Formats: sequence, C-alpha cells, structure tokens
Amino acid sequence: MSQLQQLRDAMNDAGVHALWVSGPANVRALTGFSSPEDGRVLVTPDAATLYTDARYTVQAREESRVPQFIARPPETFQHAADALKGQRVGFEAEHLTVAGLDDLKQHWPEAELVPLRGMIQGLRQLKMPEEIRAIRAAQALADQVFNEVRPMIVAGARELDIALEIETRLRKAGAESAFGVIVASGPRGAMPHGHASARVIEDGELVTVDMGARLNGYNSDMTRTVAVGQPSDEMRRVYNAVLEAEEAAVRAVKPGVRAADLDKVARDILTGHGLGEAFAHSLGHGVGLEVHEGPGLRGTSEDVLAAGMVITIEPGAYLPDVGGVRIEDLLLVTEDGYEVLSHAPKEPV
Ligand SMILES: CSCC[C@H](N)C(=O)N1CCC[C@H]1C(=O)O
Repeated sequence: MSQLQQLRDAMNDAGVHALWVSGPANVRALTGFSSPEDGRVLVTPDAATLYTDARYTVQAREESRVPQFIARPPETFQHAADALKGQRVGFEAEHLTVAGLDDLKQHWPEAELVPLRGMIQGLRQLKMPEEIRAIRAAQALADQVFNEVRPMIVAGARELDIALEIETRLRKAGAESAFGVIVASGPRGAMPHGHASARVIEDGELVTVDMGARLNGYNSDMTRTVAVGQPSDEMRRVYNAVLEAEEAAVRAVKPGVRAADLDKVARDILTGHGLGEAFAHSLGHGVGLEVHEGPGLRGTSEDVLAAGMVITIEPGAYLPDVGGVRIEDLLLVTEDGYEVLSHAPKEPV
C-alpha cells in the first residue's frame, strides 16, 4: 500500500477529513518534490495537491508524484478554502509555526483545525524498497569517502581539514554532507557532537569521525573512532568496552525487539565496565529523509523494531577532559534479523 493510502487510513482513524502537511521531510515523502521547504501538501480522501510557487513550476512538474498548484499565499489557501468548509482539517503540530496556524485560521474560518503529531513520521519508519536502495547508496558513498580520507587522520592533521576533505569528496560525488562532520580528537572526543575544529591531532590520541552522506534526499550515518599511534591503556579499555556494547546491540537487532530493550543491551555492558554514566545519549535512531527520525532507540521509547526500518546503533562513552569513543553502524532490520549497511572497517586499537 502506498504511503498516501496508509496516510488516508491514519487520517480516518484520527477523525480528520483532510491534512495540511508542512514538515519538509513529510512533503518530500508524499510527493518526491526535492525543495520541500517551499512546498505544502493538502491530502483529502480523494486527492493530494502539492502547493509551491512559480520558482518551482518546472521542478515540481518534473518531480512531483501528485498534481501541483503553483501560487503564493493567500491564493494557496483560497484554492482549498471551499473544499474545506465545515471539515475537520488536521495540521502537523510539530511543523506549523504559530504564524502558520494563524494563516490557516484566517483563510479557512469555517474549517475545524485539529493538531496532530507524528502521523507521517510514523509511516516513514518503514522504508519502501526504493528508499532502502537510496539509503544503501548513500551509505556506500560514505564508506568509500571514509576509506579514502582515513589515511589523512594522522598526528599533525587538523580536524577541520579532515572534515573539509570528507565534505569535498561527498560533493564531488553528487551528494552532500548529511550534517556538519564530527571530527573530535583527544579530549574533544568527550563531546558527542564535537564538530571539527582547528585542533591539531596529536600522537597517541583517539579520533572520533561521525559522518553521513545525503544522496537523492536520503541520508546515511556512521561513526568510527580510530587511533593515531598508541593510545593510553585507559582509552583502549574504553574503546573495547564500546565495541563490545555496539556488537552486542547489533546482534540483538530483529523484528519484534523493543527499542528500549536494545538500548539496555548496550547500556548494561557499558555499566558493567563502569561506563554507564559515560554513555550520555540514546543508543540510536531511525534514518531516512532525515538523519534523526523514528524509531527512537532509547530507554523511554515505546517503539518496536520491524522489518524495513533503517536504524543506527551507536553507543559511546565520554570522559570529560580525557576523551571519548563512539562506534556507529547503520542497519536495515530484515525479516530474520538485520543487515549492516555500513562497511568501513572498525580498526582494533
Ligand atoms: C549532528 S547529527 C549527529 C549524528 C550522530 N550519528 C548522532 O546521531 N548522534 C551522535 C551522538 C548521539 C547521536 C544523537 O542523538 O545526536
């Protein structure tokens, strides 16, 4: 069943006749339009319309799987107003600004506006075959770029030169960086989001590189921590504990497993190594049109893994003023377990 048809079923369950979609990734998921920040979609029981403006007339015609209406507000809203009179119209509470809601109220005074959460994000958790192909291609490119740049990670190199090389190679291959490349060396490794700085890598340090490619709208996400020279015994111990936790969590991936239980697999191992407090974030997340999407792999998550999800497994341990380690793989949940999509080597330290 198409995502649009599944969405109509969900709208029916939520008791709305129509849905105004403004979240960029959701607009893209429903239409294929590649400038979704400048698009909106109105979904009704028998139609879906992409609203965008004249800058995108040709692009929308080429890309959109649904009919387009080219206009700017207020014409955009007026186009739909008659059909929405007396209807319950859902909107995406996470994606509509206060001003955006004011506009809807002003232009659709006879509609009942209903805030909804996570309706399309929920559907997006299960990837379709063409989406899996796109994520696989993005990760293959990320693996290739990581392997090409790996020899640059040596004592004397600056973090930001490594990040720039990764970004340049992704761009030359027709992709872009899915997020600001994280290159965190030595004590900066204690920052889970340590975006590359001007710091010069020193001998004996661990360097965490977290990178993703965005190709044809779909993202990848992978982290490797590598050693430059001989790291301290303490950091080698931390590395091996994180690796053990990562591999155990990967092995536990299969349909039906609760995301919270998966998080616990890794957390228990790190706790056993005295690193429970140092694991300062969740185990992972879904990846697709957004780098961070459902399911959420954290202790409080209600999500349950299902075949077709693409997830990260990325435990880490962060010791302030000392350093840190994170190891992350990208996985496809399959009918009988999982397939690891990220292939860059995990080097022994
Ligand atoms: C800035 S995007 C970060 C991508 C990264 N792989 C990631 O998802 N995380 C790094 C630390 C934990 C996790 C996160 O929740 O941000």
